[in-house]
Amino acid sequence: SGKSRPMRILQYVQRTAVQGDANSVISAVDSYCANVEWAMNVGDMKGEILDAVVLDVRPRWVLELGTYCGYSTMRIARFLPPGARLVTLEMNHHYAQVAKQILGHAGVDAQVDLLVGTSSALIPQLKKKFDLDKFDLVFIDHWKTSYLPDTKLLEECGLLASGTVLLADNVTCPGAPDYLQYVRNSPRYKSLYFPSQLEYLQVEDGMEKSIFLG
Ligand SMILES: O=c1[nH]cnc2c(O)c(F)c(-c3ccc(F)cc3)cc12
Ligand SMILES: [Mg+2]
Repeated sequence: SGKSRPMRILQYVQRTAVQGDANSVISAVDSYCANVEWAMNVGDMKGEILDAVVLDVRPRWVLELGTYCGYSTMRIARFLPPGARLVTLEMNHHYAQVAKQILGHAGVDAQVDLLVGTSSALIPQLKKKFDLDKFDLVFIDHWKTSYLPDTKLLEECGLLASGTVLLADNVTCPGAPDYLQYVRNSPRYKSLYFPSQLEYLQVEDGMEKSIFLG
């Protein structure tokens, strides 16, 4: 049943996860996607790398590019200090609709602003819309060909400051070679690769952590 994969994930969460308990919603999504049908959530292995970065950075302002069903949104939001905010951008209306409901079930929707639209159209509006000067952490997990142009756009919009951390998913699979070349060779970034595996599969993937040096 459930007309789409995101809908089927939402239904499984609504039937099995504890309302208001983000960890139980995260576990429900992982068990569904590991046992029933694969979906492009960052997953539990790479999710632990994401968790460690969030806990280390202790960000006041987080930007996520690519919400999908809200799995990584939950992983980040559950570790945010009070008063911190997570802005997540999703271009697919249906994904955003499902994510809103999953975030609501997890009880993290209060810290999250989910915007529907393309990152290239939304990024230039963020400074003004949220009256912020820079993001402390950016999680990049949308379309691979957008990683580099959106990073350059964030620089141009003055949304990165010295110390801002970029964490990019899928830099090995499906891969973002132009992005990797840029952050690894630019004097404006200190970059480090975290090897891991593709969500729910025995396939190599990894995340790239890049610190903007200003
Ligand atoms: O498009 C994507 N956006 C964000 N994250 C993704 C991801 O984590 C994937 F594994 C994949 C993926 C899809 C098909 C494959 F065969 C391998 C990876 C895609 C995305
Ligand atoms: Mg991904």
